[in-house]
Amino acid sequence: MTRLIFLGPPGSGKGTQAQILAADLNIPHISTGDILRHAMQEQTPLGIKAQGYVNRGDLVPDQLVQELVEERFSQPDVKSGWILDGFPRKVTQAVFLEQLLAQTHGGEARVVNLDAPDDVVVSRLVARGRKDDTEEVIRHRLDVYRTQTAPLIDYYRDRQQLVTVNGHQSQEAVTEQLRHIVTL
Ligand SMILES: Nc1ncnc2c1ncn2[C@@H]1O[C@H](COP(=O)(O)OP(=O)(O)OP(=O)(O)O)[C@@H](O)[C@H]1O
Ligand SMILES: Nc1ncnc2c1ncn2[C@@H]1O[C@H](COP(=O)(O)O)[C@@H](O)[C@H]1O
Repeated sequence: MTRLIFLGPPGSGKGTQAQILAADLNIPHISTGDILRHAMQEQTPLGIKAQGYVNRGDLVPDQLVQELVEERFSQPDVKSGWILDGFPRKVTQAVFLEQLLAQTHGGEARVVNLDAPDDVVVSRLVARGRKDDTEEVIRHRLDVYRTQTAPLIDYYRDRQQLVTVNGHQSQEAVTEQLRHIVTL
């Protein structure tokens, strides 16, 4: 069964690769960013609370994002496996996820650290053009990634769950490596 977490800086290709693999494997692609943007579009209570943080490139408070993850993991389709993209983004969230998976017999995940240099991700994101893809917000998201999310690399390496993949290759080359990893 595939249970995969994508780590990596904004623009490293997590969403692109997660979508391809999830379709291949017929398992859900769970993107906390997509769920938050949908909630913002619909102006749900969650979307209204999250929008200031998302638009500034700050992390949404743990409680909000953890509630949405807990709700998503209560749905039956996660029983056949899943790919998480954008969660966890802090050690506190990783601890929460471990407890959630233990409670739901969700099993241990493998973690792909998809890496790419800053100049590459900045130019990809400026071209992508999401509302939070202005150069100023991208630079802030990169700072947030370095200070709050990158510590998860050591966290998962220490737990022997981590594999690093070079995201600065063609999309096809990255997909091929990931397909190999999920068959291991
Ligand atoms: N290997 C690649 N080579 C070139 N461009 C890529 C590659 N992978 C993804 N892209 C493009 O880079 C942009 C960012 O990719 P994607 O949205 O998958 O990144 P992400 O890691 O999910 O970013 P974020 O965390 O900001 O949501 C997209 O426009 C995507 O089409
Ligand atoms: N796990 C998360 N914790 C806090 N904030 C999050 C989390 N996942 C997404 N966010 C917010 O949404 C935007 C966009 O996320 P992408 O994964 O880049 O789509 C992010 O900047 C946070 O504000």
